[in-house]
Amino acid sequence: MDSTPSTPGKFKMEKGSYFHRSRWHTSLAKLTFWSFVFLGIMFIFFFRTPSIPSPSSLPAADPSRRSLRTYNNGGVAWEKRVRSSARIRSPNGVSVLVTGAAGFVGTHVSAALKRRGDGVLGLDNFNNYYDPSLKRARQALLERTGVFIVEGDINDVELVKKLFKIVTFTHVIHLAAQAGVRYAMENPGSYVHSNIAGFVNLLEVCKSINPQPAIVWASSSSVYGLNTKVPFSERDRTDQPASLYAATKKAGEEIAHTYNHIYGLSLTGLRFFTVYGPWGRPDMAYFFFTRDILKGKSIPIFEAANHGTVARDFTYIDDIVRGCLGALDTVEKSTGSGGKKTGPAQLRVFNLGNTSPVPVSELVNILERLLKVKAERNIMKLPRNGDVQFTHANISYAQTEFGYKPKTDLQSGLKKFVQWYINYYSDGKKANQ
Ligand SMILES: O=C(O)[C@H]1O[C@H](OP(=O)(O)OP(=O)(O)OC[C@H]2O[C@@H](n3ccc(=O)[nH]c3=O)[C@H](O)[C@@H]2O)[C@H](O)[C@@H](O)[C@@H]1O
Repeated sequence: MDSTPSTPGKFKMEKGSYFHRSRWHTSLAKLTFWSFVFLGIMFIFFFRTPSIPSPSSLPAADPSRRSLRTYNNGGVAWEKRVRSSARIRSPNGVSVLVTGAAGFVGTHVSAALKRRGDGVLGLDNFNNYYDPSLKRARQALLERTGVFIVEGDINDVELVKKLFKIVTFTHVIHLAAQAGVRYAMENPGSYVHSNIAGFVNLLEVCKSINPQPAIVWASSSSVYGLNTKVPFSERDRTDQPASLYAATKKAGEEIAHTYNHIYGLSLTGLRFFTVYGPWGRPDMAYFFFTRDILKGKSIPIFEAANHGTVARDFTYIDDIVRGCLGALDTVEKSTGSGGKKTGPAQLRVFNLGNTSPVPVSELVNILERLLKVKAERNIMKLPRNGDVQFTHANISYAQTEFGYKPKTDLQSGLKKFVQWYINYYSDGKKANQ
């Protein structure tokens, strides 16, 4: 297993000094020392012995605190765990591999699939782009529902092949990606590694599997780039990305076209519009604004030239999950066999937004009301590092195809986020990002 995160992280762990060093001069101290050594060996032995805990047998305590059992990728117990997680439990269920399952959207989608009886197996490299303890807490949450996340990278072709050997996945929901618009200037390589190379590697495996799975994957509203026609429709131009992140997502859409054309893979891309909510990503504005407002730190609020409004079509996570499931439920089968196309296959791209853009300044107003704290606003010129001035989704295509209809306005969605945030971080966890 490749245990090295594919994304050189920006998250720095704070090192706490939990142990106080002392010298021992008495035999009592020696006895205590050797007792600890013995207990330590027993502890290691216990955690290296694989077994399959049933979700109901796990304590209902705070999931992030429970030590998670890790498995080497391989071995009888690991394979059993993989199979059990991917087992379909409802008559019309499907079997889904979810990449990026410890991510924000991945966690919610995996839980929703599992709830309705689908077989779900997660795959995630747990990189440290943002606080990995949040990813571990999401993993623990999924474990309680019976979803196992294999720890590995989509670039590890042998591992992905192995998963397909163990389970006949009917579908893949591919959400593993290097996210974030502005970070692309700091670490461009990580975007190429995950969003381009990783996607190609995954498709390479999918195209040669028999039967081929259908794939639903995360594109981004950022592909509209400098497009000024609003609301953004899937037919609008997407050839002017404003960030490398957007360019890699656009490249993903073109790569999807190629694999659909040559190999008959059924591919559905979802252009997510600034998704927010509980268990969200700490690198996103609504998340770190909340943290910094509570800390009394000033927050940078971008505005365009001539005091122009910067706005986003913020979309609540539950609406996005419904969109993902709708897309999944309307996919057609891939048509390839033995790596060869036998007929034309489905190729789709949908906007999943809220159709109601809100200025960033209004986002801050809402947070102030919910947190009952005045924000210290630092109004800044929109930096030239990839941000676009506004986004606004036309969702009529998704509405027609699978009845997509967002239900959550920003005020109600942020209320749920703030409740989660306060609850999650009141527990002694540090909101460092
Ligand atoms: O929908 C999308 O396509 C994208 O949405 C977000 O990207 P973004 O909309 O830029 O989300 P944030 O980084 O949370 O920014 C939200 C708004 O706050 C503004 N902002 C951000 C940061 C900051 O310090 N100040 C500030 O005013 C941004 O300009 C933007 O208008 C995600 O980070 C991307 O991964 C995703 O693909």
